Amino acid sequence: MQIFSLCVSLPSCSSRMVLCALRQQVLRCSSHCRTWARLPQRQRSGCVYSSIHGFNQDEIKEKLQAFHGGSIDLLKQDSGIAVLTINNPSRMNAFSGSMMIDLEERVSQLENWPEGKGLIVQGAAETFCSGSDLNAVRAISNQQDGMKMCMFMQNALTRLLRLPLISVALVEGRALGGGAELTTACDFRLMEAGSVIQFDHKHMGLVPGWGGAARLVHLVGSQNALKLLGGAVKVDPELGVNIGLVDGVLEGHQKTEGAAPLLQQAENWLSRYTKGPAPVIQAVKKVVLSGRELPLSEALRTEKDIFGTVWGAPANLEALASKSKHK
Ligand SMILES: CC[C@@H](C(=O)O)C(=O)SCCNC(=O)CCNC(=O)[C@H](O)C(C)(C)COP(=O)(O)OP(=O)(O)OC[C@H]1O[C@@H](n2cnc3c(N)ncnc32)[C@H](O)[C@@H]1OP(=O)(O)O
Repeated sequence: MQIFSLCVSLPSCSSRMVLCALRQQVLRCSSHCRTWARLPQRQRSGCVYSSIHGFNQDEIKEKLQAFHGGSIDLLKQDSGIAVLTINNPSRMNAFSGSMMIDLEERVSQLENWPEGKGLIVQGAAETFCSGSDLNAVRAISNQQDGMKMCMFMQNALTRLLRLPLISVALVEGRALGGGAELTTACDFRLMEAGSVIQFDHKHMGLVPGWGGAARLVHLVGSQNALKLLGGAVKVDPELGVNIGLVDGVLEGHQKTEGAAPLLQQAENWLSRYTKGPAPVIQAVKKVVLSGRELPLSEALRTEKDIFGTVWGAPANLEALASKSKHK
C-alpha cells in the first residue's frame, strides 16, 4: 500500500503514472482495493495524459463528436473472448471523431469485465482500418486540435493494450496509418493471407501519433521500425512474421476452399492462451504487462502483488486438490 500512496502523491512523474496504472490493474483483482477505489477515476486509470499535461478529455470529446459516422461495436461472449469491430465500411473503416469516442467507451467497458479473458479486434466488411477519417483530419488540421486528438487516441490505445485481457488484432485487407498503429495496441497480430499492414503516415506528411511508433520499436526493434516508417513499407504476412510483427497467418477463407471463417480461425488461435479461469488468465496478462512496461525492480514487486491475487485463490486450491500431473 505504501507504493500506491507514493504514486498518488507524485502523479506528475510519468514513470510513477505508469506504475500507478499497473498497480491499479493489480488492485482491481484484489480484495484490498477499497482505498484505491475512492480515488478519482482519472488518477486510477491507465491513461498517459491527464489534466496535469493540459489535457481536457471533455473538451476534445466535444470536438470529435462533430465528426460522426461509423461505430465501434463490442460483443462480449460467454467464452470470455470479446470481439471489437471497427465499423465504417464506406470509408474503409477509417476512424471518425465519434468512433474515437466510441473506442474509449468500449475500452472502459472492457476494463470492467471480470469474466473477460481475451479480445479480438477486427474491421468490418473484410478490411481492417484505414486510419483517421481524412475528412475529420482536414477539419481539425490546426496544431492544437491535432495534439488533443493525438493525446485522446494515445490514452485510449494505451488503455486498450493495458487491458487485463489477451488481445489480438485480426488483420484482413488493409491496416493503414492509424489502422496500422491500432494493430500495435494489441498483444498479438494475425494476418489473413493477402492482407497488408502499412505505416503510410509519411505519405500524409505525418508520423504516427497514436503511440504506434513507440510500440512498433518495442515489437520489431528500432532498425526495422525505421525501415517500416521511413519506407512506408507494405508489410505482407511473410515479412510481418519475419520481423516479429505478426504472430500467425490465417487462410483466406474466400480463396481457400474449406477454410473456416477468419473470426473463427482467430478465436481458435487465441483460445489456446485463454483456456482456464479468468482471474488466472488476467493475472498472466498482468505479469507480462508489468515486465514489459516497468523497470525490473518495480516489475518484480508488481509480479509479487499479482502472484498474491492468485495464490490460495479458488483456481489454485482446486488445482492443488485435483491434479498432480499436467499434460
Ligand atoms: C493522424 C492521422 C494518421 C494517424 O491516424 O496517425 C492517419 O491515419 S492518416 C490516414 C492514413 N490513411 C490513409 O492514408 C488511407 C487513405 N486511403 C487510401 O489510400 C485508399 O482509400 C485505400 C484505403 C487504399 C483504399 O483504396 P481503394 O480500394 O482504391 O478504395 P477507395 O480509395 O475508393 O476508398 C473507398 C472509400 O473509402 C474512403 N476512404 C478510405 N480511406 C479513408 C480515410 N482514411 N478517410 C476517409 N475516407 C477514406 C475513400 O475516400 C472512398 O470513399 P468514396 O470516395 O466516397 O467512395
